[in-house]
Amino acid sequence: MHIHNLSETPSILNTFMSELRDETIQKDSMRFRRNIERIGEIMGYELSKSLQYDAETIQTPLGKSETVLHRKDIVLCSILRAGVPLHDGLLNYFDAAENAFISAYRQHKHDPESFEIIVEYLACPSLEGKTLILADPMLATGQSMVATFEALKPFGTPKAIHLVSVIGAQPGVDFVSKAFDQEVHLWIAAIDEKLNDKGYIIPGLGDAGDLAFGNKLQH
Ligand SMILES: O=P(O)(O)OC[C@H]1O[C@H](OP(=O)(O)OP(=O)(O)O)[C@H](O)[C@@H]1O
Ligand SMILES: O=c1cc[nH]c(=O)[nH]1
Ligand SMILES: [Mg+2]
Repeated sequence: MHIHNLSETPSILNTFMSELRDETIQKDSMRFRRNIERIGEIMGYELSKSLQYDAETIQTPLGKSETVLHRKDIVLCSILRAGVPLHDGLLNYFDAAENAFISAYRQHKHDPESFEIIVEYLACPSLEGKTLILADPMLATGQSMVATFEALKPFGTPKAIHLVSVIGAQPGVDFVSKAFDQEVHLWIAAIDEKLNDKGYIIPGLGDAGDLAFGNKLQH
């Protein structure tokens, strides 16, 4: 897997990341969602450099302009809930993309430290020959990303796959690297050191879904 860790080059992304992580600023849920959306926009721009382009001629009022435009073959799939603002940011740039949504949540069994990933809702167009962008801001154990990809398999074989995440934990990135083929790209804004015993990224930012959309009751 090609890992593009955008924090390796200091940029304006650091500002958005620090606001997501800051325990005071992150309490403003509108700013939290907007910062994830802004990171989605940056990720969209960065990953656009590895898409396929075709030569096009644009007729201006005064002449012809030769350019290259990316193929409009993108399916943008996000994992609910926390994936929604990241999806919005990517869709701001890939505005002609087809869209897929999938639910994946952690169901805790008998104790808070063990859980399985439950995939229930899935709405997806054909993925055959498409460029699949699979987005989820948090890549903790990596189980949601892998379970989601398994659930998408009946929808066809994409010709290219880009995983987009905001913060990953090194063990989760390693898990995902093993599960996906070598040519798959992972675009990520930070890779943190570890997970705690509840599967949260350390230092991470806390619970992205709750920060974006509010607390939920366990079921
Ligand atoms: O890599 P993993 O260990 O699978 O964890 C990451 C998942 O956890 C979060 O979702 P969560 O289950 O909290 O659901 P939510 O978005 O509804 O809050 C996050 O958005 C990922 O989907
Ligand atoms: O740290 C984590 C891990 C999973 N999901 C989150 O929202 N945060
Ligand atoms: Mg989730």
